[in-house]
Amino acid sequence: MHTYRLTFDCPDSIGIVNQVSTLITEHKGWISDASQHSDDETKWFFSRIEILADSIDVDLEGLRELLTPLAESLNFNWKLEDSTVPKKVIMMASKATHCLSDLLDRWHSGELNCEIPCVISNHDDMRGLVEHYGIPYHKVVIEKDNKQPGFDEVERLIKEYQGDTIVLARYMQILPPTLCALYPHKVINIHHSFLPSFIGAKPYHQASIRGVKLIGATCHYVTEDLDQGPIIEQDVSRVNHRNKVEDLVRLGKDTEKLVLARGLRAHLEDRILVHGNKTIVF
Ligand SMILES: Nc1nc2c(c(=O)[nH]1)N[C@@H](CN(C=O)c1ccc(C(=O)N[C@@H](CCC(=O)O)C(=O)O)cc1)CN2
Repeated sequence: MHTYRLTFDCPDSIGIVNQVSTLITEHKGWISDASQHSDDETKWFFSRIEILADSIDVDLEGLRELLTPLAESLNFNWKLEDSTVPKKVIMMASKATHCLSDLLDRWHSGELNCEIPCVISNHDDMRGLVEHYGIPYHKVVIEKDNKQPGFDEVERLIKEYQGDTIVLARYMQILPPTLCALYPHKVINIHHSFLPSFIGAKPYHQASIRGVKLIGATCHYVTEDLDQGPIIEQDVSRVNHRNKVEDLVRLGKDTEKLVLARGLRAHLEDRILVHGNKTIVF
């Protein structure tokens, strides 16, 4: 279904929904889906509205012009997207194949509505897998003692392919602050623990030492603060004393794949609003 997706957040007050829906209705817009949340602690309001594109008497840019005065008067942080314009998702991975191969399969089957202009990795291990799908593969080595040239090349590639979303599918390098700043709330990572537990490298080893009874995975937006970005999606799976760390790694893969796919889908469908270091996922 072809819709225009309006997402916004603003200081809460009475009549916001009425003013927005009245404007849409005055232009014959049919609201096919509407979600909102009023946060009584922060006195902040969040909304996502889908409008049937064929119903309203203006195009996307016309609707943007109509909404601008209201958005300014109500201090909106807002986006207006066309559901038929796929996001350009640059995938990044290192050596672990499960998350990337799962996303490629979901994309190839049409489950994920996006374009994948290229895959970037710091290793060659997944070239065959990626090129099987006809997707360009770029190996960009990140030198341990001189990382910036590698990340400069990563940035160049993202711009060359006009990527608007970057997915770290078990990409095991910490992105520099400059790259994080260029793509706020557009870089999505899968961390293989139930954050905030076990931040950093080798979380399953940390979990095994701790003797946990649950392992988990967390999909979050990437910030310069390692594994501290706004959480999008999480899930857990049960483990026990018989499980060695290799078992945690094996059992955790299914949770990682599911959590990353759910988180990316929410992003692709413009269902995520970020406020501070938290998300509202409609
Ligand atoms: N700026 C950010 N970059 C990355 C984040 C993030 O939240 N902010 N998440 C990580 C993913 N990650 C765990 O999920 C993670 C990856 C890598 C490391 C790490 O210590 N890497 C070493 C190099 C390891 C190697 O060479 O194999 C390093 O970068 O020095 C910790 C956690 C992705 N990036």
